Amino acid sequence: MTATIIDGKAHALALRTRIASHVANFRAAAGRAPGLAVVLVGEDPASAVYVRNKGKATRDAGMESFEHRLPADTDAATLLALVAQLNADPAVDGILVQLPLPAHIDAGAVLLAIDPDKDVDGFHPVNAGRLAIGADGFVPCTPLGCLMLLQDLHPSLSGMEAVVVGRSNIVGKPMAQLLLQQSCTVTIVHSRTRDVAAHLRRADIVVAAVGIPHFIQGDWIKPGASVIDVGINRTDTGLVGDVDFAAARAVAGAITPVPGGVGPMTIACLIRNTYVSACRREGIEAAL
Ligand SMILES: Nc1nc2c(c(=O)[nH]1)N[C@@H](CN(C=O)c1ccc(C(=O)N[C@@H](CCC(=O)O)C(=O)O)cc1)CN2
Ligand SMILES: [Mg+2]
Repeated sequence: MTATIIDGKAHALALRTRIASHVANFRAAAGRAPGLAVVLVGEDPASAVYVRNKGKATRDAGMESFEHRLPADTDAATLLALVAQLNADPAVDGILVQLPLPAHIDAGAVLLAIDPDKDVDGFHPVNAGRLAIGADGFVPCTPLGCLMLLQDLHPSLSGMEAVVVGRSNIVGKPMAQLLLQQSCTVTIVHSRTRDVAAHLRRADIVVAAVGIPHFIQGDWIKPGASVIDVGINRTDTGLVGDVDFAAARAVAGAITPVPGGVGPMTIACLIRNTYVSACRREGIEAAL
C-alpha cells in the first residue's frame, strides 16, 4: 500500500478562505473587523517567521492584526502589563503570546494572565478545563487542525483506536481530549512507555508529537492507519517530522508530510478561533 499524502496546505487554504467569507459578514453586522494581537518576545528566527505568517493570514482573512515585538531582555512585568492592556482593549478579540518565551520569563504566568475569553491559542488553564469537560472554549490550534484533517478522512472517528505520541500541554493532552470527545479509544504514549511500538501497532490513528526526528518507524504502523505528524525538526538534511515518512507511507493509509501537513493548519485554526472569539464577544452566531 502507498499512503494518500494529506495536503495540509490545501486544507488550510480552504479553511482560511471560508473564514474570510464569514469575516466579511461579521464586519457588515458588527461594523468592525475582528482583531488579533500577537506578541513576540526576542528574535528566535522560526518564531519571527511564524508571527509574520500569522499577521499576513490575519490580514488576508479581513481581520485586523496588532503586532507587538519586544526585545529579548523584556522583563516579565513589562510583558504582563502589555497583556493587561490587550485584555482591556475592545478592538482585540484574540491574544497570542508566541512560544517559546525567553528562559527568564515564566511562560505559565504569562498564559495565566491572558483573558480566557480572548485566549485564541487555547493555552489558558480555564480553556484546558473547558476542553476536558466538553464545554465551549478555545481549543489549541495544532490539535484542532489535526482533528480537522482526521475528520476529512473519516467522517466518524467513533470506536477507532487512536494513539497520541507525546503528552505536552499544547499538543498531546488536548489532542487526546479531542479524540476522546469523538469516541475514539485513546492511548497516550510517552518517554516512559515500556513498548511504544506495541501500542502503535494497534492504532487506526497515530498522532506523533514527540519532537524527535524520525522517531516512529515504518514497521510500528498498522497497515492502512492514518498518520498525523506534528513534528517540526530541523536537521542537517532539512525539516523532518517525528515519523520516518518514507517507511511509514509504504504502510499507512494516509499520512501528513512535513512540511506542508499539520503546520499550515495551525495558522488556519488560529484565524478560525479569532473569528469565533469576535462573534462570541459581539453576540453574533459564528458560521462554521
Ligand atoms: N503561541 C503559540 N506558540 C507556538 C505555537 C502556537 O500554536 N501558539 N505553535 C508552534 C509554532 N507555530 C505557530 O505558532 C507554527 C509552527 C509551524 C508552522 C508551519 O506552518 N510550519 C511549516 C514549516 C515552516 C518552517 O519551515 O518552519 C509546515 O509544517 O509546513 C506554523 C505555525 C510553537 N509555538
Ligand atoms: Mg530513520
